[in-house]
Amino acid sequence: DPITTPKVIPGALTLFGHYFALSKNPRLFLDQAKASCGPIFQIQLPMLSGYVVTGPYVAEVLRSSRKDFSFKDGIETIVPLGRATEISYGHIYRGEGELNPRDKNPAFDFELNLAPGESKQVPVWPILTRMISRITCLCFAGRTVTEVPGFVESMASFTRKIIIAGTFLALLPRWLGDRVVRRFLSLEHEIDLILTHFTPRLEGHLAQTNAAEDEMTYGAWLLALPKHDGTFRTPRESAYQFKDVVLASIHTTSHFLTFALHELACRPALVQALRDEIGPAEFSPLTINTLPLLDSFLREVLRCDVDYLGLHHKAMRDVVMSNGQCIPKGTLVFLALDDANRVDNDVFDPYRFVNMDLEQKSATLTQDFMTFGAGPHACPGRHFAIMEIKYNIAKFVTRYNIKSTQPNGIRAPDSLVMGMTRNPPQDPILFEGR
Ligand code: HEM
Repeated sequence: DPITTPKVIPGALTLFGHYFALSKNPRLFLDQAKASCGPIFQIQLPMLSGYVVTGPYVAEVLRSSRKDFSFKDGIETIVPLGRATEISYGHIYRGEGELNPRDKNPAFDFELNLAPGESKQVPVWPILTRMISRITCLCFAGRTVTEVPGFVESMASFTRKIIIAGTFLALLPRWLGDRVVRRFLSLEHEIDLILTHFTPRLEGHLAQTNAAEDEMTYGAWLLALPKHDGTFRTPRESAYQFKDVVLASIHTTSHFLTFALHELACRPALVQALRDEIGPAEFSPLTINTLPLLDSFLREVLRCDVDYLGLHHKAMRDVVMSNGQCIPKGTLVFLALDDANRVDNDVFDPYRFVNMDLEQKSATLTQDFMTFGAGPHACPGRHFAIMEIKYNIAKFVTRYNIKSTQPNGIRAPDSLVMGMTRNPPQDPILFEGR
């Protein structure tokens, strides 16, 4: 039906579709598409096509039931991560498919130990991923497991590896993709590490044999949580679930922490204002959580530095949107997050939310803040992620002077993938010990 069917953006090239126009200037391209086709339209990309949903319709997809739109199936369609895990570990494992950061010094001394006046240029994302991985491992798997040699590093690279494996699966024919992943890109080593070291801790927890060093971890909590049929997970099943926490939390959190540092590196006055707000006293994740400028700055990072097209969902049945347009069953739905988060006067303003009357600004979900999703499946880890990011920002600004390495100290450019995904800049940042 020409009225209910969203239009295809004109100008698609054979094989490449809209790829070049989107990659050149994603925001302009999507604005023009919106102006000519309305708020929901069809896009064509190399080997991918789907429906782009913009503005308030992003919230509508995020708030909908999984029976209408599935995030899991969307991700699986674009980058088959579940299949990558299955190929890596399916032959070994057949199972069912308030957080307290314990470490007061998350890896700064391992990763960036600079004396006052000493400086170093650092490509930050890899370091931050290891720092965040360390916090995640400590909080969710406990100290003993975290201290297993190579554990933190393996969890830090888990998401990058699974995305590479998933990309090969998406691009290659199934018979070849499965072989390539099994032979060269398997995550067997990482999952083995989890099961080998976390399972005995949980067995000890159940038997209460190691009470002296026993910690309440995510795995221990899962042991006590009944499944939908009333039975309980074994220690091995509980340990296996840790890989999902690794996937959901380390990459996302370090991604936005990296963006935050790049936003700070080009704003020395803001760094000083944050130092003034934090003050000279010793701080903890809890004490810095309520600082208004830090909170406002982080919400602005989370609002602005999002994907142009992301959070890919799959339509599980024909869905009629509130404007009467229909998204057909089985299609891929790209959410225009940058568009949904856009406000009037859309420049990066770290002070934007300082006087805003929201309970906790960076974690409160509103119609123009879709970074953590919306509705029943909104991110349950966001309070934890926000505390982690704020604590690390506070550590960085109080321990180092932070400078952009770009000419004139400007903000380094984002690293854009296919015009859709906005990754943090790859350029290094200059840190100087204070
Ligand atoms: C800045 C960091 C983070 C961002 C931007 C983020 C973003 C998101 C988004 C957008 C969703 C919703 C997807 C949907 O609509 O289905 C989501 C779901 C989820 N997130 Fe996060 N997340 C972050 C950190 C974390 C952390 C630290 C954890 C765990 C410790 C976590 C655990 C989860 C889980 C388990 C879900 C699935 C919820 C469900 O399906 O009901 N996330 N996240």
